Amino acid sequence: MLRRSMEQNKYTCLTLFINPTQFAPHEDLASYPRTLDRDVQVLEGLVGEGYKKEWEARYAAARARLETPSAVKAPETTTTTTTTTIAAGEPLEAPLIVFAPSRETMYPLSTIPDEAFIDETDDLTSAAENTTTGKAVGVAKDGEVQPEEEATSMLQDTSKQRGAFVRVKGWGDVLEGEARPQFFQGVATVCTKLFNAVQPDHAYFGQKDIQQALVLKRMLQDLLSDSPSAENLHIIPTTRDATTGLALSSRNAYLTPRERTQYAPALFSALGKAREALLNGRTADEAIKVATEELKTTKREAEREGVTVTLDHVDIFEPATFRRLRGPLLRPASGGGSGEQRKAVVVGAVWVGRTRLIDNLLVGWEAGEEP
Ligand SMILES: Nc1ncnc2c1ncn2[C@@H]1O[C@H](COP(=O)(O)OP(=O)(O)OP(=O)(O)O)[C@@H](O)[C@H]1O
Ligand SMILES: CC(C)(CO)[C@@H](O)C(=O)[O-]
Ligand code: BAL
Repeated sequence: MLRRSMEQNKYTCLTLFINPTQFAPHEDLASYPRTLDRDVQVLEGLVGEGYKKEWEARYAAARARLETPSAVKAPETTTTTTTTTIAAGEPLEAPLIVFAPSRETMYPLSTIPDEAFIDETDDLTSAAENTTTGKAVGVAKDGEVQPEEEATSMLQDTSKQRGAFVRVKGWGDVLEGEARPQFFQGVATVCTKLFNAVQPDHAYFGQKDIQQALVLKRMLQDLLSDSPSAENLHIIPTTRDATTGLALSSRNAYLTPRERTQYAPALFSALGKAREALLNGRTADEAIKVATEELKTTKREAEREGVTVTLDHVDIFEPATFRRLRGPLLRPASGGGSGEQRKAVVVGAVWVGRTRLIDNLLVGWEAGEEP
């Protein structure tokens, strides 16, 4: 995604933020891999040595000016120093900027303790009164700040979330949205904030999370966004392990070596069989059955080795409408059909040990095309 953006645009902004609101309280937010230092090293490699030296020299010069008393102070910002420097009027022309905002920046209300929202006492000195309920709302008492752990757990608990959230109804509620009911609201919300902060002309998302990319495209269209526009949200094909076909994913780090080589690749292989069945004229229902049977076989093999493999779902849907498909891809010309092949997405999710993996294959279209 980064290479594509850097090839096609003068400036690229990479956002790096682990978003609590898309993880349910029972999910893996706490253990989710956080590799900022390593990520930055990889990014520096992408930017290239020649450029880096120039950047460092210009950065040091700008920094020195900022530190002299007469320098215009940069506005308070939680973005990286690179951005601070730019805000101080020292354009660095960096081809790549990392925007790694804090939780407080992304969710300002999460700094306010829960008790400050509803105050049952009569002490309204530090809180505004809600005229409907008579209860005090929304103002923290004298600088009281929510501890990190509580702030995060409030953000994860949908009944305690406060402030603006974005929901893409229907599209975010099916398929992966059934398995993770708060996921797409968290994703749509955080991406709206990131898009507002960065105002990108183009945005790049991975095909591995296909429903996420399509839900976001829908959101941009419905909200009349032009930074980016829905057409400028680009879906980049899934990168896979060259030997097994396993889709690369941060969560693969949870897999044991045996799970990774022997059982995790079964998802990709099962989806491939479903796609083949569809292309051979079988119905979507039959194709789902083919993939399910394959995964059941893996489940039995894994059980014999003491590994738990649990099928979450396999499904087939139409990318433009999110309708689940049940019949054949080819609508017969006789009998009212158009005779055209429909576009489809074959999706699946499976647990291998403690790791939940997702993957998908496209049929009748490619990631670079409009769905
Ligand atoms: N194998 C992949 N091929 C293409 N894009 C990918 C791949 N894995 C992740 N992406 C994309 O990278 C972006 C960042 O994803 P994220 O940081 O959540 O990592 P991830 O590896 O998808 O994590 P997870 O383990 O949660 O699925 C998303 O747009 C995602 O679709
Ligand atoms: C879209 C996203 C950045 C929202 O946090 C995340 O779900 C991801 O990286 O796939
Ligand atoms: N791939 C986005 C992170 C998540 O699954 O929550």
